[in-house]
Amino acid sequence: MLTHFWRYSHLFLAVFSSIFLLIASVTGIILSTEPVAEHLNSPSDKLAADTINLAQLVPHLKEEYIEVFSLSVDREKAVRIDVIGFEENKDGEFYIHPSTLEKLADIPPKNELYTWVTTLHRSLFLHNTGRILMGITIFLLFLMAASGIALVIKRTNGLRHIFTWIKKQSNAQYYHTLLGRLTFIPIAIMSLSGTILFLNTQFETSLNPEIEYTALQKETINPASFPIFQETILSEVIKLEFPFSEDEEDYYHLELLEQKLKIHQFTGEVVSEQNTTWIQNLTALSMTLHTGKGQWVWSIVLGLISINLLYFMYSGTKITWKRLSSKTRNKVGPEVAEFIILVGSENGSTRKFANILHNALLKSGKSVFTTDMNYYQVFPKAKHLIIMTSTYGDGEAPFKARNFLSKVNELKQLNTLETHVIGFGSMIYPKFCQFAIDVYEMLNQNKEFILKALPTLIDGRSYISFGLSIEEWKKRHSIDLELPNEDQKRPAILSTFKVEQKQLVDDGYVLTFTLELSPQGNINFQSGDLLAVAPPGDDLARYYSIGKTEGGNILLSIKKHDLGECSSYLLAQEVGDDLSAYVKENKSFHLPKKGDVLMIANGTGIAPFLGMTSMYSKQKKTFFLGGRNPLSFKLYHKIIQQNKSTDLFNTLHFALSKEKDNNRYVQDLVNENKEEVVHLLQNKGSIMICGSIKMRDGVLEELKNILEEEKMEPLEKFIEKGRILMDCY
Ligand SMILES: Cc1cc2nc3c(=O)[nH]c(=O)nc-3n(C[C@H](O)[C@H](O)[C@H](O)COP(=O)(O)O)c2cc1C
Repeated sequence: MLTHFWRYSHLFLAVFSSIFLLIASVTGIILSTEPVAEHLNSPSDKLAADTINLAQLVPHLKEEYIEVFSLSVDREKAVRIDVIGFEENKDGEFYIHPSTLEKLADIPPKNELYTWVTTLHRSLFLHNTGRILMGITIFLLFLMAASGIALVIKRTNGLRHIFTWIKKQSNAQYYHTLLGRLTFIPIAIMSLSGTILFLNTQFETSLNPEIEYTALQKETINPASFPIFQETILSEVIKLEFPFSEDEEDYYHLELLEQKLKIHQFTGEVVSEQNTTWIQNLTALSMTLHTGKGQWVWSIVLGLISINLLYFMYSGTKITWKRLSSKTRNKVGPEVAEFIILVGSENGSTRKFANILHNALLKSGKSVFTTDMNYYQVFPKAKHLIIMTSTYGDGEAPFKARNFLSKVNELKQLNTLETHVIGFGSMIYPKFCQFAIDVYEMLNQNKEFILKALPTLIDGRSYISFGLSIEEWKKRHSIDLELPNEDQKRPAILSTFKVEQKQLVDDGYVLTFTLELSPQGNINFQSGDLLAVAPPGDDLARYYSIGKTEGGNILLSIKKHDLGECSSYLLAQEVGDDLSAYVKENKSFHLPKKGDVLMIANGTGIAPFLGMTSMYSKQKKTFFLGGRNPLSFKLYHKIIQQNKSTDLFNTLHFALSKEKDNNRYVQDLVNENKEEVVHLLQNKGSIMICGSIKMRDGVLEELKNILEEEKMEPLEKFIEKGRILMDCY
């Protein structure tokens, strides 16, 4: 509920203030350059401001000029005077060196652009109405920052974890959160100081009373001996106005940072004093914090924050669009639908998968109803229930699925439901797809639900895994259904590949075969990319990891599945045949350019590695290969031997799982070569894993134990940093 509150407050505030915030940000960027320009234009020789006092300067000035009207020290600590001089070029207002009184520079005229932009920034040229609008906007910016940070705290499970790493789901989501955390404090300072400045324009601030002192001294003394002048160093002064005439009633008016004083021009006595109020001090501080005037480094920070605000507007719009565009349009209600899809999604990606299934079921004429898991209810006509849910926090339910388990206990369905659970999560979290597992376990104990298969757990939103899970589900229940190609929005352009070589081997357990395909045309790819193939008449593409041969061909290694339409289709290809398919870049499984690499594969997972062996020849590559028996490697024998003799496989280890005397799995190789693995990970090396999910889980378990034993960074960190790369199926 709380997450909901913060999310919608954040969104509402953003929408409400968007136009004004856009103007404020763009003008803010321009205005942030003003203090920098002032700093650059200000005379550089102004160091004496901190060491010289008024007693040293005032008599000196009086001697040097015919008439002195005022002396002021600007935010850059440069000293200006307004005088009538003996020479023409020493007349009027200009900068001086405080110790030599030498003229340093003329005062540049005020830049019209800055004046114009300042008015737009402050009041939109609408006087007080504009000031109120911009004032509200800046306060809303503070509320947005606060609600945004509350959302992050909620999602990271508390303030203590606020800086924990967040997984990159999409660029917009990732950078919105990352920059939000980094810039919260400067945004809060900028927005609160802006709000204070606005309030100051709306309410008259009363001044502290002026305290008058009775003059005691009658004797005339030289300004050089005035105690107040001796005590006041230049950098504390804002302005000193000189007496206009020799009339005793004409005083020096001295404006300091926190005081205004009137000083008797002959005796040097302070005749009245007015202290600034705390409101005035706060306003002055807010002025510096909001404008960066006199603090050019801070003004650069303010400029960057304003640029950042533009990015927040862009990324926030993108996130909201993604969330809204993934809403499902139901054609029938829950009371009549035969298929029910229940979704547990926080950021919309799981819902997208649910929509794909929803639309595919609709297309094949089924009555389907999709809703959030929290809206679980009695579905009187339902026969099939599919639950698709992500996991959040530390293995918990996404917000819109939190009430599901309790509702299942409260409600009783009229029919038993054939149920399948699909979990979406990320392997970098210790509790991978935990909520989907919890749902599965609970429903499995409830007689209202029939669960014929274990839940499918999908890592990194893999469409391939989703497609395979739905394939199996539809076969189990004989449902007629076609999922669209993954790239529905951007239809893939199919390329032609000629079959150059084909080899097959049956190791007594499975039939495996390799195909070498030559691209007919200019196609860019590298080992680790994927070749998408769909059998004729089938929209669902299956992906195969590519090995790139030295001759630039594609090497595929495929296991023949008993009911696999695509593997049967590929097996039917003969040398000389043309095959239509397309290459999909798979950056997350490209060979790292730096550091040594340990490649771990079982079965057909060897294909991409065979292509990688000849890349970056200075890199040490170690290879752990798992198969059932020696026949499992027969297909690759030639390539392995070739590479072995040229030293490309620096080290090659085999594990045979069906050997009578010495049966081992690849994960056993990891354990046996523990020292090498540790050395690799400690020395910027990477591990690449390709093959079955079961093998991957075994290897990861082994690696996790080793890292714990060695007190190294946790496994998740290595995966997060891209030092452990996986392509498993
Ligand atoms: C803060 C946070 C916590 C997460 N915790 C887990 C977790 O414990 N287990 C898991 O498998 N995935 C976890 N994930 C990954 C999400 O479940 C995964 O990215 C999923 O695809 C998001 O789906 P959605 O966009 O539908 O919400 C977490 C993601 C985030 C941002």
